[in-house]
Amino acid sequence: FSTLSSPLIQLAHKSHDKEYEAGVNIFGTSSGVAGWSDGNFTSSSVGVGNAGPDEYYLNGRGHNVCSTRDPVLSKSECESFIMEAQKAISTRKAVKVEVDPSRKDWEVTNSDLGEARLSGLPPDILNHLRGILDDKLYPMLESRFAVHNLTVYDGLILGSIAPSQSQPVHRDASLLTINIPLSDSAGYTGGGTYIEGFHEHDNPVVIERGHALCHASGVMHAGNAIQTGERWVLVLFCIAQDEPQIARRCHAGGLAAFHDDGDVDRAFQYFEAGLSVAPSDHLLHMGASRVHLARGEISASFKSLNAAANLYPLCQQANVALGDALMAKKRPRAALRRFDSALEAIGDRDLLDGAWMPLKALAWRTRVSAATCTLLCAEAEVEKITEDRGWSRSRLPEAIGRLSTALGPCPDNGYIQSMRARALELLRIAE
Ligand SMILES: O=C(O)CCC(=O)C(=O)O
Ligand SMILES: [Fe+2]
Repeated sequence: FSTLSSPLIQLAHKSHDKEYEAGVNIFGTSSGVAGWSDGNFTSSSVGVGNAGPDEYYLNGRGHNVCSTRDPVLSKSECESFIMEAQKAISTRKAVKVEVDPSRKDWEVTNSDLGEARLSGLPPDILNHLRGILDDKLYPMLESRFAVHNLTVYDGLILGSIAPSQSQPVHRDASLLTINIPLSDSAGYTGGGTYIEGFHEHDNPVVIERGHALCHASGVMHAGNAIQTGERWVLVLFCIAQDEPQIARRCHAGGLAAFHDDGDVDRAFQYFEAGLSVAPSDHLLHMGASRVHLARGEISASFKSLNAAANLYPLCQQANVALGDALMAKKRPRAALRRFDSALEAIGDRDLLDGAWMPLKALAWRTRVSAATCTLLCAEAEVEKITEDRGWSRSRLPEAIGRLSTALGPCPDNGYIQSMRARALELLRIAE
């Protein structure tokens, strides 16, 4: 490691050791008990290579997202966790304690009932949870991911009341995550957990009360909004003694330096340190691209975005950002290639019933941006009196189609309508 990055890596090791020790004190540690087999789970994959920088540690299984066929918590256990969380939240509100600062990047909405950190719950509840971890949950993770010496470093009980907003797509600050809905699914509509990469349905995974969903914390995911009712969920963040998660910690350090301290250079050191151990982590490349952009290093920023786009094809944000940057540099043809490839990867999945809202939003604006590029190129072609207008003839119909699709959810949008009218006119001229 470079001399620049090694102190940050040492820092990450220290945080890991501290967290592991604290976790073991409260939540115990896994002891290699058996008891689970494949038949106890249904599982799906986000695709090898899409489960974050610690996937390599999970023995070729990190890409799997598993849910139990039977409950791991009884109805009354679920109810008592909700009650304890409500008590903790109301006490905290009474004494005006700040919301957990490590979660400040979450969009906390007015509709949120709040969240209770497990480590703050009364000892008898923690003891009960520790028993459940020993009997069921640690063995479950060991059996699914073939890892050992696990502990919960902390967890949350989250409550939301309709109408709530979806969380941003994120990774958790841990190695493995267990997610257990505490509310009966009949008590809300919407909800569930969106898992990026479940292309076959793209809808959030909704499991029954008391069942457990477990996944590598590096899988990109988000709690989904509810439209009616109330939803409580228990989330357990687990780490392993001998996996310090340097890349994940460096990424968090970089974001904190960038956003909280405005210290661009320190942020870059963190991202570089992370990349020195996880060169193919798309989020670290995204982080580096933001630093480059902030420093005005445009071509370095392009390079990082390009790396991110290639390394993580499940999300088209990097591709779209590249397109935007190329448009800003007045290179509409190059930008169009980016938007084309993003739209090809999205493949109209955003138009399916119940599609994830952020995907709909990204696809919508990508279609409009792509059409804008096509129009710019076609206008340029029209101005050149002598030139053949083959490009316009071949590309304008697609742009018109994209604008028509974009008009779907907002048929009265005058801006899109006028673009579409101009595209039709340019096509007539080209023919
Ligand atoms: O609400 C859910 O199902 C997911 C919650 C989650 O991902 C989190 O709180 O980190
Ligand atoms: Fe999460």
